[in-house]
Amino acid sequence: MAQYRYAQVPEQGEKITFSEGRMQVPDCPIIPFIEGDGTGPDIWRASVRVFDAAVEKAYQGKRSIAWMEVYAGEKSKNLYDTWLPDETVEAFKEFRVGIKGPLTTPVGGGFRSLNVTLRQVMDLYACVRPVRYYDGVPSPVKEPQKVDMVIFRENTEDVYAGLEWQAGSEAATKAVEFFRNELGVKILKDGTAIGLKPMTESGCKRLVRKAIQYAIDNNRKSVTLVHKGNIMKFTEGAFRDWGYQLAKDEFRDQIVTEDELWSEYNGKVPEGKIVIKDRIADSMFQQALLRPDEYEVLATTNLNGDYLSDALAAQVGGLGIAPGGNVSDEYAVFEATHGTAPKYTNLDKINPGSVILSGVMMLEHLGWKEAAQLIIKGLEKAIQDKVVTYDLARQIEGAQEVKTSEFAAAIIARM
Ligand SMILES: NC(=O)C1=CN([C@@H]2O[C@H](COP(=O)(O)OP(=O)(O)OC[C@H]3O[C@@H](n4cnc5c(N)ncnc54)[C@H](OP(=O)(O)O)[C@@H]3O)[C@@H](O)[C@H]2O)C=CC1
Ligand SMILES: O=C(O)CCC(=O)C(=O)O
Ligand SMILES: [Mg+2]
Repeated sequence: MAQYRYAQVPEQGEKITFSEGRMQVPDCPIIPFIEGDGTGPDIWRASVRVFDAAVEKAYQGKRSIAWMEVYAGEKSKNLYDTWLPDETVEAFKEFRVGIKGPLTTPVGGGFRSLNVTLRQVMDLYACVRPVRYYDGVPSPVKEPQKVDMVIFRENTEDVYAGLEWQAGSEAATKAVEFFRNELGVKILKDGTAIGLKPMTESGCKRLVRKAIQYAIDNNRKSVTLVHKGNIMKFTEGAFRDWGYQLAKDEFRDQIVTEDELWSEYNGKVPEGKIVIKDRIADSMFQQALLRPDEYEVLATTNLNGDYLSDALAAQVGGLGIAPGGNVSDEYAVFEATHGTAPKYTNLDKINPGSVILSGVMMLEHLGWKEAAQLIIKGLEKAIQDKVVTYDLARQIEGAQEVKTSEFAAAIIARM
């Protein structure tokens, strides 16, 4: 076991191991967690109670989770004088499955996103964000029950690579000169800020592979490649082309492309085949609003997936119930779609639903389906009883608005 400076490995509990491509989960796995900044502590306190109660109820003491706090963000800065210590990454790798609260990223300067950095250094290449409707949740659209999509967002490349140079800096000035002199790009003005959008064939293909495999494993009917390839031809356009190529090369018997559907099958999907289609990103946003039931799995580039995640979450009730997971073939760190919602810090007010549902995804990942089901049951019932946090209460007539901690208690009481 690695040596940790501030993180404490629980005495009870064992490591999740990995052999022959399969995860072996002990009855008391050690699971590292980051509490998060802003509303993170309020949310974590509520969420962990729900997870423990569900596991206890489902397995009557035969299974439990040994939680191990690891640090990032403000708490880590105070302890280690660094925002993301190596030992936090080490712990997520050593114990393989973890969960985290949101972390603050300054705008326009300061340190790089810790959330993005964690995904990159652990090579958690797929950000998986399921978006579905829970009965009784208020929604701005007429038929929110038609929304049932899973976003697979490429998580390590694109403009999130953090390759940017400030306008007027020596590096940006050199880059401008290079583009002008070596590549004949005449339109760049003096003082242009420069950002790079790196995307690779292997990076795009592994994301699309995961999305298609998910569709096959979960009986989903289509995978849509979302891109802005008409404008960014060799990055976003290549994402689309590599996606189709991978689908045909590796899943030929299981898929049909939308073009083939019309040219060979008169628009009728052959039995058991998954349709691979693509949509330009701006069009995808309107399709998601107007024809959501025609889309099931979305494979997206990094920035498009970030935008789509919040927009789709809004259609089914908002960021309070928008879960996610960052996954690779070996590791997984679950986290909500939302951020630190700083104005609600320490008010015990925010909706913990997204982290709770991210925990549901984690339990499912561990194979602990019974505990996951109990949490969903408790959450659905609390919402149907109109016992909800402020975000949902302000849209439900006759709702009983409860605090973060009380919402957790309401879920537990209804499991
Ligand atoms: N993975 C991560 O850790 C992420 C971190 N961030 C970081 O978080 C910080 C704040 O970002 P910001 O743009 O304000 O986005 P946030 O997602 O933190 O919050 C925006 C708004 O969304 C609503 N909201 C968010 N979370 C919840 C919740 N749990 N329950 C109910 N409503 C919620 C609130 O709306 P209302 O005002 O209507 O109540 C809130 O004001 C930034 O530093 C950003 O970089 C952002 C996204 C992801
Ligand atoms: O890292 C951040 O601060 C924001 C990231 C984000 O919005 C996301 O991953 O959805
Ligand atoms: Mg986001």
